Amino acid sequence: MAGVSRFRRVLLKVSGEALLGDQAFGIDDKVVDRIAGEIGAAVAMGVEVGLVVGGGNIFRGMTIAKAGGNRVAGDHMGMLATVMNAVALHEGLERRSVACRIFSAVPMPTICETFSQQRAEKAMTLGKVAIFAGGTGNPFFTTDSGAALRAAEMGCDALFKGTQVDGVYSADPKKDPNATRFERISHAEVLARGLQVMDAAAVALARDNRIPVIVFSIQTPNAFVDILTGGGRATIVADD
Ligand SMILES: Nc1ncnc2c1ncn2[C@@H]1O[C@H](COP(=O)(O)OP(=O)(O)O)[C@@H](O)[C@H]1O
Ligand SMILES: O=c1ccn([C@@H]2O[C@H](COP(=O)(O)OP(=O)(O)O)[C@@H](O)[C@H]2O)c(=O)[nH]1
Repeated sequence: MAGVSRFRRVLLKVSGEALLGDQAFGIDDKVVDRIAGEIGAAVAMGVEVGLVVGGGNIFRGMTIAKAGGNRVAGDHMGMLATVMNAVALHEGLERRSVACRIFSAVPMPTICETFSQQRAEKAMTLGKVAIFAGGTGNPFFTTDSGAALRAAEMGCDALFKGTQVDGVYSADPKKDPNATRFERISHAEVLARGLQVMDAAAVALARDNRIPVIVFSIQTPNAFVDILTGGGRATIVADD
């Protein structure tokens, strides 16, 4: 029997890296299928789901910038990478008969719809998963900022950041074995301590719009649904 969600409408951010699976590059269809299944389970509980996917499994603008190249061109390539991932997730959801639409911040009408808040609102209200591709559509931003922006525009109850770690730590847990994990922390404290789990622009946008950010491991099967129903392991970033 399906559980009961504590949330009505959420924005799920899936890192591009998560789609790698065991591969060094690209998209692992097994991971796409698992994530599509978990989103389908959330939809079956009556949750309206918006989805933002990163592009780090394919391309990041900083890779070009660090090598002395043009950051704007690199970011354009990164945004295109997010569209590729969005198309893969759309396919994964369709295969599982989960109704969905792609709305891209970067117009590419032969592939998907261009983002419009009104059309995305209509789709989500009808219970369709709105897949937001292309981040914010601007260079010098990340898909975390895109996720915070869409969460605010779509009036989401929470932003779920599905990443490689199971929460926010006092330092990067991949680098510092002594890092301690927070169960709960405020947006202001994440910013004041300079915690890098999400970029500052995204945290500030979520704070200003009073959107809780739930940081969890997208690698853990069913974590998304477990957290929706009151269990699971995550750090809640919220002001009291
Ligand atoms: N204080 C911190 N708490 C948790 N993770 C952190 C922290 N500082 C840095 N990180 C790192 O940030 C990563 C998530 O950020 P990012 O690279 O933007 O991920 P994503 O690709 O999921 O958007 C984690 O995998 C973790 O290694
Ligand atoms: O609004 C945006 C969102 C993304 N990007 C580019 O797209 C890449 C992939 O996004 P991100 O790094 O956020 O992906 P993730 O780390 O979540 O896989 C970024 O590195 C940027 O180059 C961008 O320019 N503007």
